[in-house]
Amino acid sequence: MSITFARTSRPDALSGSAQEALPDLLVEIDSKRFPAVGDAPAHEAVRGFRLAARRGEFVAMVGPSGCGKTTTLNIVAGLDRDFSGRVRLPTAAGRDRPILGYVFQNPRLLPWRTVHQNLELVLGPDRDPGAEARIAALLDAMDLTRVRDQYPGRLSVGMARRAALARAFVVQPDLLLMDEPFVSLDELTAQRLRLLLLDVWSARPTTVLFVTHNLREAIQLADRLVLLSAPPTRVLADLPIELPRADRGDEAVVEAYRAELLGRGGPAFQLLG
Ligand SMILES: Nc1ncnc2c1ncn2[C@@H]1O[C@H](COP(=O)(O)OP(=O)(O)OP(=O)(O)O)[C@@H](O)[C@H]1O
Repeated sequence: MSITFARTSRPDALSGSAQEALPDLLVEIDSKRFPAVGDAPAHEAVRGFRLAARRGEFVAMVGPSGCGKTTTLNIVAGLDRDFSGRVRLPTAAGRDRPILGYVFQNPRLLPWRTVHQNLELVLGPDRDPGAEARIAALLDAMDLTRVRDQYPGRLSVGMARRAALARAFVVQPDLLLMDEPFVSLDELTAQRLRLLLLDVWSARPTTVLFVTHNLREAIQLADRLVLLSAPPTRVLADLPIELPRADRGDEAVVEAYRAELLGRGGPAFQLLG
């Protein structure tokens, strides 16, 4: 198996036409195989996957359970380098390496640190002069100021997820990876978190790869919808969400758009239905 991991850390360092021709995020996974372990045979989780996104674009990846969404995000994050293909990450001008944010299903806050300290920690020792103000603004936006000195064990599930969102944004990521961050929440809490996410993202548009099973959620949040196949996963359809953002708070409009998508037919949409 050939394994390559190539990324251009400074797209703006590329010259002339090469720079213009390349999208800001490029993911090409020729193949990702998991080796045999014990009685479990080796299997290919991803094959021929290609995704490109421009800077600041919000892309939702929707696919059936077990199709390889998390595997793909882990490859993009650099957590899994055992694949053949390449990943090129967006990087802000002036940075010598891309900064990534990763929001998991589980908030993964450090239990022995307060909410405020959890945010501070990801900034590391060389935090920029604006960091403290950014933490305060994010805690405020997420309605967490009054619990900033609480430990995660004292937070509600919704608060913990809001803290995880704030932590992802505090590093000002070039790319934000989100793996079903609002799954298994009650719909009211999930909806509140989606609106908070959109508020923070519109204030500083970051390229987002958002994995979800929920087509309504994808329609509400994303600029583009990428539908994935059953394993080995590949892109079945890649389409813009042509619904004005101002209308997406209206459940009936989102539902009508979802029904229209499902009505288009073809294997990608049957999979969703
Ligand atoms: N470490 C591993 N070793 C072997 N197989 C794995 C490993 N991790 C994932 N897989 C397999 O790879 C396939 C894709 O898994 P992955 O977790 O990426 O899917 P997913 O689309 O994120 O699933 P879900 O929607 O249920 O969270 C599955 O068949 C899974 O069993």
